Amino acid sequence: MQRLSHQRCFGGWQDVYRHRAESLGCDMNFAVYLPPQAEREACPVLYWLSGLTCTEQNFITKAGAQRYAAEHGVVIVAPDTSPRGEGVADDPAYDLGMGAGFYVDATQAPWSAHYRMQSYVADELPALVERGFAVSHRRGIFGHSMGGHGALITALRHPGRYASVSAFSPIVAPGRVPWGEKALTAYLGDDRDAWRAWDASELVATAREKLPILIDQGEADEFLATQLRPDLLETACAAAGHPLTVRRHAGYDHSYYFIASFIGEHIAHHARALRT
Ligand SMILES: N[C@@H](CCC(=O)N[C@@H](CS)C(=O)NCC(=O)O)C(=O)O
Repeated sequence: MQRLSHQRCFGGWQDVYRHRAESLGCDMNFAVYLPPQAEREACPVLYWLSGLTCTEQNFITKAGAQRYAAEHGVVIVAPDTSPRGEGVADDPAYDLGMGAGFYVDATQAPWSAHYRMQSYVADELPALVERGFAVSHRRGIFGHSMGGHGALITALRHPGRYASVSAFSPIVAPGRVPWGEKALTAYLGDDRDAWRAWDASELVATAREKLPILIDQGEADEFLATQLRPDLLETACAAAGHPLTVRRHAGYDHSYYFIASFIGEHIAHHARALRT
């Protein structure tokens, strides 16, 4: 593991590391914010999953999360959104291939050679972080848009692994919206039954653990009616008796300006679960 950058921030450190990711078969960057408390105690870790076109940089430069992570004593780890590099399959569109891993383990060629983002974010990265840093084994997960979908499915697929989950403007039903249909067809194939294990609106029906879900959604989000459809998760959660809070905010769009406006409340939500 090689440290690429190391910067003082709110009394802690904003670092970026590069390492060989075995599950992806390529080198990967991830960001880690270490709050001041991490120098004297094993802090819990909150995993942030970013959206389409992002790298590990978008969240750490735009969300303003470090101030709240320092206040609550939580580490935040933010990985890149897909495998990258020479020999990794790609597509010219922004919503497939590099920058668009959708946090699934692909089964279809050419994607299956490297696109195993679910194994990376749920297994390899937490194991690496918990070996490499003096952190606790308490974990939370959150994300934005494609990364909101990633956070929801990762928590739902791994009961007991996360103490808290939340999302900003998530894709909640990838099997029923254009971004998701395109990605799941490419990565998992045409059989829609195989998609259900990667769709939060399907997973809540059989979830063994009813981890409460917090979602914030801007009402002026350009992708709300076509790609995000929080109503589909509300219907599924109501049918399953799964606890869900969706807060809709007038005037906010899909951007990091929206995330920055509510990131403090999300970190407080996670800290309540992680530090008890
Ligand atoms: N059409 C847009 C779609 C991509 C997009 O809106 N990405 C969101 C996540 S779904 C994002 O976080 N972009 C990076 C940023 O705002 O820093 C684009 O290509 O820029």
